[in-house]
Amino acid sequence: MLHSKKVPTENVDKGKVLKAPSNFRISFYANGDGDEAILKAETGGRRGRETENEAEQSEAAAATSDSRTKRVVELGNGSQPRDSCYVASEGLPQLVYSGYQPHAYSWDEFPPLKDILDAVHKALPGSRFNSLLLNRYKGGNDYVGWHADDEKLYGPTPEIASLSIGCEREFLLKKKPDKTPRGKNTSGEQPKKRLKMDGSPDKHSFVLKHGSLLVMRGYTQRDWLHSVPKRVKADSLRINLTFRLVL
Ligand SMILES: O=C(O)CCC(=O)C(=O)O
Ligand SMILES: [Fe+2]
Repeated sequence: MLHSKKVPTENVDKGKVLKAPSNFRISFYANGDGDEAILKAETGGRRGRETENEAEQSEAAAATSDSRTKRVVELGNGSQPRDSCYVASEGLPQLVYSGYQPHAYSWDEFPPLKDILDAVHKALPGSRFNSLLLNRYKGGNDYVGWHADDEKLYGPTPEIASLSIGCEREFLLKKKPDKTPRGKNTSGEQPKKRLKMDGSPDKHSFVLKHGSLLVMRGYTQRDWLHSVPKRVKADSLRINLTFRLVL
């Protein structure tokens, strides 16, 4: 199934919904001018017999006293029209995309992200991921331009699982023009005009709702581009987690 030779559109599987784990809370917010963010990943659920009140008190105490639950993250997002953060297993080749070389944070620094990774592995039997790119879209002006996640370190037919949390956004796919040189990454470019969804098999649109898990497989990255365009009406925060396997 992982190396299916089906046509790419059939490899884009939007049907699976992964329930957002009730005991996780991820806060990901910018400081000041937006070139820095605090990624706070903590278990927010009640532990054992803790009452709600005790849980609130211990959460508040943890938030102020436990530095392990709060990390200041240099986003290094330059001119990227969204904030991002990269988490990867030790010893993997360094990711470079669209001219960025993000710092690789360790899974051990964010235990709830490891738990989400486990849940994604369970939801997709046979899958294996060892890295994660988080994107934060503060509102409808944040976007990701047309690109393919076709970096060599993912191999020719990467499986990418994309979990969406928060504000729903439209996710577009369009077939690469035949002349596009294979391997070219165009991330960061804003689509010039709205993609006309005219029923063509070369264009697809998915609404990624809170808790949805979209999976791209096969030759999707080689043959297709995807984007999350600006949307005026998307007025609240969205966090997207894309799980990938660096070979
Ligand atoms: O936010 C999304 O749904 C897509 C993100 C994406 O394409 C990426 O991180 O490569
Ligand atoms: Fe992507």
